[in-house]
Amino acid sequence: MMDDNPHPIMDDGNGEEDDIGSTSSVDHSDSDSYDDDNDDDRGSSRYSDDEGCSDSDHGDDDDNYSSNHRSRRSPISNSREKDAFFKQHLVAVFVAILAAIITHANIHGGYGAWKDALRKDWEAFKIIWPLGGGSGSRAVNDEYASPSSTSAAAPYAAPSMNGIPTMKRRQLLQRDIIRSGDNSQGDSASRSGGHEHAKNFRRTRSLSFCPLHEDTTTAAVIVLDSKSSSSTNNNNNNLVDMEFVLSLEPSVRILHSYYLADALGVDSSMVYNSKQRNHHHLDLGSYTSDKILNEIDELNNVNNNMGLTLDQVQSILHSHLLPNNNSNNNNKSGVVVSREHACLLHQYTLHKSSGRSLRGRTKVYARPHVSNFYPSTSSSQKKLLPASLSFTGYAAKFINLSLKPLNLYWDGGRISSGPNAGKMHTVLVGTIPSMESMGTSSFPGHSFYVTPTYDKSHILQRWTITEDEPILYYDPLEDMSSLEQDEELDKWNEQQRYYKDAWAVDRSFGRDYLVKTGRVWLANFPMPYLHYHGKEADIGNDEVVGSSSLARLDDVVQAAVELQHGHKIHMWQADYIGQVHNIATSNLYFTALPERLARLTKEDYSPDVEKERRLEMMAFQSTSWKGNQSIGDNASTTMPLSLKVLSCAPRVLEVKKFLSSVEVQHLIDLASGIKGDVIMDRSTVSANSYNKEPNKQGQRSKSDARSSTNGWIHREQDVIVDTIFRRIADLLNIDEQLMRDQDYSDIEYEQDGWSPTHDRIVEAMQLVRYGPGAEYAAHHDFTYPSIENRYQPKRFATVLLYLTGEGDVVENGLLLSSDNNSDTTKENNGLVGGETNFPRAITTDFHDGIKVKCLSGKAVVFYNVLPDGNMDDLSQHAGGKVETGVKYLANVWVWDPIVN
Ligand SMILES: O=C(O)CCC(=O)C(=O)O
Ligand SMILES: [Fe+2]
Repeated sequence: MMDDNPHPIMDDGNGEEDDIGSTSSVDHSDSDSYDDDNDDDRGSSRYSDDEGCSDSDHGDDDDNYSSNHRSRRSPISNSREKDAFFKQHLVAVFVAILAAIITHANIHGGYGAWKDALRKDWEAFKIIWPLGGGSGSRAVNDEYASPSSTSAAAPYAAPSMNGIPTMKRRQLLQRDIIRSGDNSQGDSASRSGGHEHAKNFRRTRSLSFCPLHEDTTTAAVIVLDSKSSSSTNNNNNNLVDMEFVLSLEPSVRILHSYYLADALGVDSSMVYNSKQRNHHHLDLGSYTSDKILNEIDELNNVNNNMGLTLDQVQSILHSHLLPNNNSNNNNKSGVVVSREHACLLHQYTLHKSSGRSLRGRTKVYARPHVSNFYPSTSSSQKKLLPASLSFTGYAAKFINLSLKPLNLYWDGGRISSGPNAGKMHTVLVGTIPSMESMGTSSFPGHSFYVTPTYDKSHILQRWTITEDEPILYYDPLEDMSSLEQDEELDKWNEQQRYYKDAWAVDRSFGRDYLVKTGRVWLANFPMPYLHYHGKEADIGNDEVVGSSSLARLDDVVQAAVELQHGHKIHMWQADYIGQVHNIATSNLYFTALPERLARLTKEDYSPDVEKERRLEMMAFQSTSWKGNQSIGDNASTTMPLSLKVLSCAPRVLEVKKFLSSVEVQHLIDLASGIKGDVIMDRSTVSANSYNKEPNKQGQRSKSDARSSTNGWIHREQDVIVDTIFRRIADLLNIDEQLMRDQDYSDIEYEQDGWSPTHDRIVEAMQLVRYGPGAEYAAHHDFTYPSIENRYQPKRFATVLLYLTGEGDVVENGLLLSSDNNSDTTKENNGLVGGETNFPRAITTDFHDGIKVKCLSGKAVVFYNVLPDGNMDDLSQHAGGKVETGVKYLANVWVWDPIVN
């Protein structure tokens, strides 16, 4: 996922062995989607890419990789004026919503009124807030400006990163919305906006601190969190109980802040550090973390440190969080206090004098044994074992516990031959902000180091990482005596110490997680289990699911209600290889090009226009699935799609015939510049992907990790692209409305407290073109969210759309013909190679994971995260080298959580 690399690291032409992607064949069951040849131990990594990337410039450590990190210091969030303006209008918006809802008992009746109010506000807001940029239809598209157009922004924001900076901007924006909502506490009307919304997301949702089997009905004082973790069990997703043990300090302090932040709908550091952050338009007053803990301490002292009763703790929490003195507002629903929060503090009072540890429970994903992946054999006596993998890569995560930003470098060793022989091959992975993290893919034996940003010759610490320690901390205090440490920490402000403690708690949890699951904890603790707004699919039987694109308001309201109640995220089951899920989509194939292929504007998404447009569009869609159904208001016409499990760990599913040949051709035309204004740039390389395994001589390959070009296509490009996004929503069982900006037609959500600029959860589609010899080294698509962000957003799923492959005739980048809808494997006229490898996929048979063959029109879905919210390290994947022809592929990244 990253980025602009003006000096691609090129192979030095010595024919070094490149071990990446040397996965051999797979032939599961009857699938013809796997590669059948076994012969691709590539002997050379030299690129013969037709992009002319021969301007090798290595031996320099200035390769301009940029961070995949989300800085919490982006200038975007800095403008006070914007905040103020924004806030002012937001209040107006919320008032309008509430007024509308109150005035009209019937929600539908009120819709028009607050919709208009919202729209007006949005117009005003748009001018000030520089997201939209220009006017008219461009405004929408510019929000997803191409990487190059954003590259002048903040050091951590910009260039490209597969669209992440854009997402980041939006998250920052959203955070400010929440703050604005919170700020308006005196105004009960406005509180129903961002505040309610924020309240519903709980980072702490997955945690339990209360004793087991306790009768929870006795908790009279506290408004119970109806969605406590114990009720969120999900057998389908193999979540099992896990106990973790944390040192009382600083864990209680940190977790208390997280609970408080969740209850109030703000970032945890704001609660923790509110005294020093009065400039934020949020008066937390008595909510501060310290105040509550101090009061508990005082009462405990009076009690000779015997501990408080749970009732006493609850009463203190109650007095702080549900103040009666707040004007004449006796409404206790303002803040929902979790009983688990009270139990956490209760443990604190009980254990403080004894120094005992804090005990909590959560649920973690239990990966089924490989024998489950083969249902036909699992019942037999044969004992199945996972094949040992030849690929040894994994995700590494670097955490900067210093007060300064750091440059993180990969040290590739000395270049052994070629024009740059003897030079050091170092690559800047990115800059890690203070108290934040950054990831990359790595291999055992790889060497990394960090320097100050202003002096790259001053190496502060160097690591040779091992699989046992893929999480690396740069902690300048580590080697100090405790006296020195205290002295140093005295110079830190409260917030800085807070982050340090937060990482310590995360680290401690990670140890328990590793012991319990055998997996490295890559997320930030606590991370809620995946939960969501989507309509739950009835999976397991072959019931047809999928959402209508012409969802009526009732449906939207229902979806919003589900979200409010913490609806579980939908993840397709992958119980065994070859498992099939059948779904239906109303987003039929285009079998001809519509006349109108103009960019869509926000007006196109207003319910009336949208319906009209959709009806008009259907003339160009396939008739093959229409049957006898009429195209009318309900637009119930659907066509089937079939998802087939290729891998259970990681979860990979494929859908053949996902795109029609007209759609495929259209995307390729866009990518090849024949149509539209999609600009294909030299692909940028992910911070977490450039690494290659050391070759047999222990040298590192100097290949660029990603020798392709790519461009970005926004959903609003035209009706075909829009339809493809809708079909993807159906494929993932996600409401398509979440895949567009929530600022225009989707204000239906507002009545359930969503903010007007609630953002889309999908990035622009990334079109990638690989010429002969091009490839993309093994990497992960997920990112590491800021420790501060209580939403912990991540790339949840990746959808790959294969545009060329098998039977295509490709010439000059133009698809001349494709056999998209044929099930049979035809002679491959165009593309050879380019398979997507999942080198760590667990099977009983294959040492090299699995390969997914390129097949024009096919879609592949894989999940970057596990049901317990951790990143799935096994989701590592690579775009295999193209032998002949051209590989066109589109990436679509879908995020979780949705709420921001
Ligand atoms: O090219 C492929 O097969 C995979 C591409 C990919 O993983 C990416 O662009 O992130
Ligand atoms: Fe990827």
